[in-house]
Amino acid sequence: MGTWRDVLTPGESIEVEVPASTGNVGPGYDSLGLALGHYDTVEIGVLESGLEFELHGEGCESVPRTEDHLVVRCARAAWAAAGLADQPGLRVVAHNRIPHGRGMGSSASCAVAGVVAANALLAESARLTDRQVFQVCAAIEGHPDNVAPSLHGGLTISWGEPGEWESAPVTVHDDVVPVVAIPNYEVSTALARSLLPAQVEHRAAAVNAGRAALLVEALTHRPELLLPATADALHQPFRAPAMPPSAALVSYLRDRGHAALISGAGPTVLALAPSADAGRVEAAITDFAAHPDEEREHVTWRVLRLTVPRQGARVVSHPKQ
Ligand SMILES: Nc1ncnc2c1ncn2[C@@H]1O[C@H](COP(=O)(O)OP(=O)(O)O)[C@@H](O)[C@H]1O
Ligand SMILES: N[C@@H](CCOP(=O)(O)O)C(=O)O
Repeated sequence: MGTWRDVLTPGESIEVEVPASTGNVGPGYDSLGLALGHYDTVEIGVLESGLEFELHGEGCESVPRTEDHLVVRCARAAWAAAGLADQPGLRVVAHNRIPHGRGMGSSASCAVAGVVAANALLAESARLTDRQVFQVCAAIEGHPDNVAPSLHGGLTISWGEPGEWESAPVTVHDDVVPVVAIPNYEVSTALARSLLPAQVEHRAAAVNAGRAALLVEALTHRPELLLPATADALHQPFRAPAMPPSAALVSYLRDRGHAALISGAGPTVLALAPSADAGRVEAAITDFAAHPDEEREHVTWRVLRLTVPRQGARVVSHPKQ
């Protein structure tokens, strides 16, 4: 390949919209993922040199405005995978709605935004395939369960290993409503992953294998099975000490018959409800929040009733000069 000017045009920009996601979905650690109808939009423009940022919304005060910005790193990773040794400058305009460090896949959505937009800016002959896009995004994230639904929408079942990830998208039953309770504290995914033991008991593995299989049936055909199908013994119990208020809310909701779980690596709590029950889930969260114990007297919850979008990342504006 020659220089970046052969495949990119200074002044061109493109905007993408990417849904949030919930990883694991209870028993499907690092495998199952569900798209959530809550979106970031990111526009990337090609500059002759340098970096420009216009950042709005969640995290915009704390993310770096340097080459370390996740969108910049991901765009560069996509262009490197496409064979560009030298690279242009970048302008990033982001409207972030997905909260950071809460288990709603903000880093995966950001990776998908950067890779999809950077790829769409390339001349057609240089573009990565969909499979390559997935590999680049999953390599940045380290696990595939969030990037797969952010790319494809719906429920995704992912497997494989670094560089060879696979993912099967599955259509979710229309009557599954995700209700999230987002607390006002963060837990980084890196910290939550460090809490997991190297080995687990055979019984825990057996519980999760059975429930993960059941969960696919519950999410696609029989939502009435969501409560038993979302049980988990592989990650939530080990991470609970990092998020006691969230663990308490999961138990509170499950004791009342709602299919609640820790979203991704937490600390957001996700309940998957039939539409007729969504109001009861919201009322139960309000009731829980109204009676805090000492441990959670400073914790507040933002409650959102979302959808499971069938579409993942999409280009919302085409290259413009
Ligand atoms: N839109 C974004 N722009 C820049 N950086 C982001 C964005 N979204 C996420 N990040 C980075 O990812 C981190 C959160 O990732 P992580 O700990 O995996 O939590 P989450 O569960 O939200 O994905 C943020 O602290 C930030 O460094
Ligand atoms: N499988 C991952 C999911 C992390 O999701 P996030 O939204 O918290 O980044 C894990 O459980 O570590």
